[in-house]
Amino acid sequence: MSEKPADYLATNGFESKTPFLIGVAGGTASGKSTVCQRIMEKLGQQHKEQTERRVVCISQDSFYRTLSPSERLRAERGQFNFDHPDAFDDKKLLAILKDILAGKKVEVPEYDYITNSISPHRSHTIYPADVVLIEGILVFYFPEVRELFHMKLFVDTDSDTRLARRVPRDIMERGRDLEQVLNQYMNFVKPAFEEFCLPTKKFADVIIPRGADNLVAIDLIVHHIWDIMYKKRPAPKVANGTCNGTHLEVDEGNGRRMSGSSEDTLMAIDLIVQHISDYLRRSPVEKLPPLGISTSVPGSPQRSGQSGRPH
Ligand SMILES: Nc1ncnc2c1ncn2[C@@H]1O[C@H](COP(=O)(O)OP(=O)(O)O)[C@@H](O)[C@H]1O
Ligand SMILES: O=c1ccn([C@@H]2O[C@H](COP(=O)(O)O)[C@@H](O)[C@H]2O)c(=O)[nH]1
Repeated sequence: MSEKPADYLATNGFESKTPFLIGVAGGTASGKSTVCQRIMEKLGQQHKEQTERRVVCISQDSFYRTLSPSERLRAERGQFNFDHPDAFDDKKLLAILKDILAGKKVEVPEYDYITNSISPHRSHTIYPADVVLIEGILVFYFPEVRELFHMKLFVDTDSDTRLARRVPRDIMERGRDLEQVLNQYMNFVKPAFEEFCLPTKKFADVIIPRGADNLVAIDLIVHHIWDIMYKKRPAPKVANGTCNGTHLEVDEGNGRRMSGSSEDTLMAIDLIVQHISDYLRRSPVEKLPPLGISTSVPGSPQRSGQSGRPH
């Protein structure tokens, strides 16, 4: 494994030398990590060495703050609110994101859900990359953090589905028992979702119903990232409102719905236009069926093999 060359940022495709930062919010077990995994897979990044990755993913859970001894006791009894903004060290998250945007290599701690704390000896080195995904329940809650994102996605999965996923996950992967999971859900997770997470949906540029099942949405996003990585498009500006005010709700079943408008860059419209023009640019032989829908295009041959673009 070799370190990236010192001039990496000068050659990684950005005139601005700034990684494209994507925030991925949504309720617990909505599929945020799974959506990020799918994006990484489709871009062929999942099995690359950390030093070679052009797209990386970070979890907001790595930025839970250190608990006091009494809070730690409450956490062990399932009586600590990990879904409240106060549970996070947002200043640390902000500082790390600023370092990432400045092209620095950063260390991101690993969170241990069994001990309810940051692992003292385990962290991940995040090397400069073209695209950085940050996923977490409250990534859009803190204004200074929110303003750093070039693109904001909200994974919108209904609460029954989320609870049905959270229960087995917390029991099998996070060392909880059923009673503890349900108590924590009713006392903290559900009310905090409604008070702090759900209201941040309005900040999203793209809302993804049903998470990773929504192949159209994932493909739209992957194509956008692909263009950023390979067409050397400079990252759009943030913190000036260019990405705000436009919402796209991508729904495979019912077509695409949009609401809101912006005088500036229309992130959602840009995604769709880009996808359509990509589609139209291909020769008839290369033309693929519409994203995520595996039917043939009338009058053109069946899809055969890879076109070199992500599918
Ligand atoms: N589309 C899906 N269909 C079935 N199970 C899913 C789907 N998306 C996620 N899961 C499962 O639900 C659980 C929570 O998903 P995850 O992506 O970790 O959610 P989050 O990151 O939002 O907490 C995991 O066990 C995951 O395997
Ligand atoms: O020590 C902890 C830390 C967090 N949680 C719960 O995790 C979720 C956030 O993670 P997701 O992967 O987005 O579900 C949050 O709802 C916390 O309740 C925990 O139980 N214990």
